[in-house]
Amino acid sequence: MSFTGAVKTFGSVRAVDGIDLEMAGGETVALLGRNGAGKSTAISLLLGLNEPDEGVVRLFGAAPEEAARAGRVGAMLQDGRPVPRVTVGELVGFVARTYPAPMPVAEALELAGIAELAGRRVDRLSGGQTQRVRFAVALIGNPALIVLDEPTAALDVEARYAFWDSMRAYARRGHTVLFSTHYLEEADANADRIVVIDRGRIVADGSGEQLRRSAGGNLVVFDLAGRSTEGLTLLPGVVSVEVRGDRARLRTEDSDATVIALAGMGAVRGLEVAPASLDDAFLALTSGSSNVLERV
Ligand SMILES: Nc1ncnc2c1ncn2[C@@H]1O[C@H](COP(=O)(O)OP(=O)(O)OP(=O)(O)O)[C@@H](O)[C@H]1O
Repeated sequence: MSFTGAVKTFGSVRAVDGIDLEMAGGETVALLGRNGAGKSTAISLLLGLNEPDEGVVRLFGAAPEEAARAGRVGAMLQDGRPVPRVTVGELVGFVARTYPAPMPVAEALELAGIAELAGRRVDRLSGGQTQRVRFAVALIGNPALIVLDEPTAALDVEARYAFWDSMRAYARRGHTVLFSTHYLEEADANADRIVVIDRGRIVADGSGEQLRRSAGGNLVVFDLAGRSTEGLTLLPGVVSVEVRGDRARLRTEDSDATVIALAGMGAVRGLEVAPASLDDAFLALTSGSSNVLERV
């Protein structure tokens, strides 16, 4: 699938602001971004639910609607209310009949981890069970690509782990998976590749390890003790400076040189050196270090 110069605006908001992205078959890709970054809009373009204002989006070399009609893509979107009164088995079976080459219902339920719920009514399930039913619906058509928009939103920790186990089992069959998330840990743990989107643009694309590296190797933290932050960005190795409370956090590509320079200034109170985390990478890549990240 590919996005080439894709733009989608809503009034004055450029929800997707010039995205170029290619995904290869068999990859598991996380689309990572904060609230309002443009993830759902990018997904809606990929599924043909929205048309780009500019640029081109292709799925399996065709227009997205065509690929969707041919049953090559399955999706689990954020909304969608369960149909009342039917059972899980009936619902998944019904959806199966709309696809040219579906997998057996029992297999989809097994993969989604809800085999024992086949006879239960879909409107009487817990939030976590409902999410898994939606996952079964997304994969019943045996699509080459599955697109999951924040699939673990509103799930508790245990349900999250169980969900990702199911997703990875599906990916191991050679299918391509694209999922969106706010959660760094989820992206790192479950995707081969993380595409970070911010204000409708791709600001990073790589493995978790590559993102960590792009954030600068290390973090040097020390007590400001009333000292001004002026000039800290000019210290050797320093890539960025962030202040949290009375602590300055310097991302640096050469922590030895940074520490020596700080020592020369007498700024050594509470000094710590640590590897930059994925959180640091994400903060560095997206627009504001003042934003609080949601954590798993
Ligand atoms: N139908 C719409 N009409 C108007 N503005 C929209 C519409 N859909 C999205 N937007 C705006 O486009 C921007 C991107 O929204 P989008 O839903 O794609 O972000 P997101 O990354 O999926 O966010 P979240 O993590 O909160 O779901 C936001 O500023 C949003 O308010």
